Amino acid sequence: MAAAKGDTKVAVFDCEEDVAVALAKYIADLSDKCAKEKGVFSVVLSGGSLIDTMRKLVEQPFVDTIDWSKWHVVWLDERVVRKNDSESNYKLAYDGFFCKVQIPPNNIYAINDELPAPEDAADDYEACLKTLVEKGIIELSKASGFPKFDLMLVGMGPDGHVASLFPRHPLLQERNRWVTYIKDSPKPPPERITFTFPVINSSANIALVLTGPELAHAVHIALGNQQPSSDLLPVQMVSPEGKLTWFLDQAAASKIKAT
Ligand SMILES: O=C(O)[C@H](O)[C@@H](O)[C@H](O)[C@H](O)COP(=O)(O)O
Repeated sequence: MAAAKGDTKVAVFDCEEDVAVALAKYIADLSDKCAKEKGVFSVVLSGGSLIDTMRKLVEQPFVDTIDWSKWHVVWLDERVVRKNDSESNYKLAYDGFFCKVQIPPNNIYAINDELPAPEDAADDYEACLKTLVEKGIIELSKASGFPKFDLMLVGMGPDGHVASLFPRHPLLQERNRWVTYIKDSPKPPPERITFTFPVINSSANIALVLTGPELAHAVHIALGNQQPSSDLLPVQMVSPEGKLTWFLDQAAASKIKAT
């Protein structure tokens, strides 16, 4: 099932395996387009189950046909831990993805894990993004003035959080920073850095990759013709300048199908 609304597409697949296949093709096509048109493909990764759902990219035909040299990778959010810590989103992506493809190590921008204070780590990562803008690797949105990434790959928690932006948290209202920090994340570990909504919503493309029955309730709230509430879930605040594609399996979509 695929439904379209404006620049939003909702694609529902029979199972998580089919989501993984479709996601690989979608990422490979965007990578080709950006590599040919601009010579750069800027990609933002989440942590969590997303990395596993990207697993088809490290298989044929993609692993040998994607021009990995054009990829530049940053994190939508990161836990403030050492890179070799089992909680690190960098480690998750390294073990499941980077160690199997040929992205130049210098094009992978991890947080500085020598900065133990989340506020310092957030400042440092924002400075890193500014350097990438100065080098012409990331463009700024003409509309918002915030960085405009080619592709953001976004997961969601059962509570509807995206990045490290949690329901009813004051960070949902941040309008100035590119990268901010949280010390009271309800999902452990508590200390994290995260992109803000102005950056998320300046993206050229966002893929919301949501699989599993535990996400069905939040998906239903976001897509199920509910009356808009003043207390929007973070996932409902995802509204990019460019294109938004929802990749759902039947389990995640089970409650919207009934409406
Ligand atoms: O803390 C994390 O794991 C990530 O930083 C976060 O951005 C992730 O995308 C969501 O929490 C969904 O995670 P799951 O896909 O594991 O539910």
